[in-house]
Amino acid sequence: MNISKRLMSQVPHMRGYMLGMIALAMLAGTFVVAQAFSINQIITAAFLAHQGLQQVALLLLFLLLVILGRALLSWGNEVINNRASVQAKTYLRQRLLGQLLALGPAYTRQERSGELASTFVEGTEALDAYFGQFLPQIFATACIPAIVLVAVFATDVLSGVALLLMAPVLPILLALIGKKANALNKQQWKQLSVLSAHFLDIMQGMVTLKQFGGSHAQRDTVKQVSEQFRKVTMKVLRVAFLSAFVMEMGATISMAVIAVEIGMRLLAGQMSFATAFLVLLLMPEFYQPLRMLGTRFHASMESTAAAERIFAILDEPLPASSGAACAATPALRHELRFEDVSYTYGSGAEERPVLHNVTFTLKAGKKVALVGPSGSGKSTLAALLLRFMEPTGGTILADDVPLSQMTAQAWRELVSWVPQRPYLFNTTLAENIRLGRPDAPMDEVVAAAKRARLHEFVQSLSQGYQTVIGERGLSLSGGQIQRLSLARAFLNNTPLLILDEATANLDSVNEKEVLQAMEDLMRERMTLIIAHRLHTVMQADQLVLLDKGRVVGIGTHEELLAKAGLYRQMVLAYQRKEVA
Ligand SMILES: Nc1ncnc2c1ncn2[C@@H]1O[C@H](COP(=O)(O)OP(=O)(O)OP(=O)(O)O)[C@@H](O)[C@H]1O
Repeated sequence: MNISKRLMSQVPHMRGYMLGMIALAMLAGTFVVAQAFSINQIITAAFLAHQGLQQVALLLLFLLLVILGRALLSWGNEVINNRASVQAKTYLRQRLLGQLLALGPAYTRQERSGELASTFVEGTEALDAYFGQFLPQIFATACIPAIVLVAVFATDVLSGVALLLMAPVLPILLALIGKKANALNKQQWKQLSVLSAHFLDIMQGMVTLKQFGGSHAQRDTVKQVSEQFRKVTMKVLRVAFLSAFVMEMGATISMAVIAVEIGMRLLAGQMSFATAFLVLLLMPEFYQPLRMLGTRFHASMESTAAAERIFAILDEPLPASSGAACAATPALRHELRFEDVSYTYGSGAEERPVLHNVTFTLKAGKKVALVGPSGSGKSTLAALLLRFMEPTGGTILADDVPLSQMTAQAWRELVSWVPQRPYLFNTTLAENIRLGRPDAPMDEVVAAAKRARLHEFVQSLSQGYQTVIGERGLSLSGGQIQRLSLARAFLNNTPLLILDEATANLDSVNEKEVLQAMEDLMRERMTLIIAHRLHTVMQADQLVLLDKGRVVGIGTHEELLAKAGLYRQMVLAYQRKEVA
């Protein structure tokens, strides 16, 4: 569907706003004609009929009322246009956020966050020009010239015919320039997104850039991207100025042609002054909305380019996990089974199989650790378990029910995930712990923090649990972040726990505390440990050894040491690294 049609048809209540815009445009047309008629009457009465102020007083009062009416209409227009615009922006922003959340990390990881952020913030903001300016102008252009034309026909048929013949000139010129402008605006929008994405990359990778002295190269890249953006912006402006020039010329020439025709007939005595004057008064009002449409059309081009990107995201198919076929109520009391689970990233030429027929079982109260060399597919398996994506082959079953039969959201209520790098939000410590259970009472938050060995630290802060974490607030150490993440898991209290190498990069004091808290958390739960290092997994009940996406061994640490060469090599390499 065409972008403009989608914008108009998909935003709720837009029909009401559009009807309002049409009603105001019709009223505006009527007022324009009334104003021209009263000015004409006043001028002919005062200058041709030599009437005094008293005789034209009523006409002057009428003119004043019409001018007041036009001012009121313009205020009404502003109100409706702004409301329509705010409604559209809010609605599309909410839908975009909902869609991105539904698509999940599997989608957002493939996209550049800066580009998504600029679509979300600037892209939706750019719709202002469409809903607040272009859309009402379309209605004004459809209604006002039509009403003026009727008035001109009623006054003088010949001038009406001339106006009618000249009328299509401006829309045709606009359509001709519009195509070029559209392509350029798309380019401009793309460049702006690339610029935002680069900037965010630099902000996020600041430490790495400084460390490796790469900031100069990045500065040059941003300079290049900015230069490309400048060039395309200049092109857009050139087309917009050219368009304004052509439209002005078109309008002026059209008006001049009709004015000459009127002048000739006036000289030849075929037309009265009053009629000629009225037509001349009405003519600019006929062209004004058309000229305005040209200007607003260019302003709205950025909106349609941004809308195209917004709709492309909204059209992304959602993972099957949100479908209506997912009616089963998730439960996990006995076991979680991976049956021949396979996963392939990408499709077609980009296809990348990373998991092949993975089969193993996780029993209640047991700890299973996934081990394997880097890139063997451990994190992919965890992502499947978290339902960020669905297996391309095989099934994951919870108590014999395939996960695909339950919604991802309902399933995730049974899972706590302690990731490698937990994300903290720019809010209070309490809110950060409450992430999984926003309604949890404070005493449960405190109990969870105590079990995660975080409470003492929180108490040492002057504002305790109300301390704001984030940009200008408190910053936490790696160990404290890990413990906060464990506190979230304690509070969630789910039957399944996924630990993604929670002790990476910690000093020994912090690591000991984190390990103790983790031990507590794992007790009486089903735990899947994604082990990128080895000493955290030796106590696991069972180890699943992955190599290039295949299970190549299952057993305890001792059993795998005895029978799996790959595992032995990994342990030796790990021990050598620890000693060094
Ligand atoms: N979004 C993606 N698109 C394409 N390939 C991917 C994607 N994510 C991971 N891969 C590839 O899948 C394979 C398995 O990656 P995965 O992150 O699951 O391994 P891992 O065992 O967790 O590794 P590590 O221990 O180093 O974190 C790797 O070859 C990786 O390059």
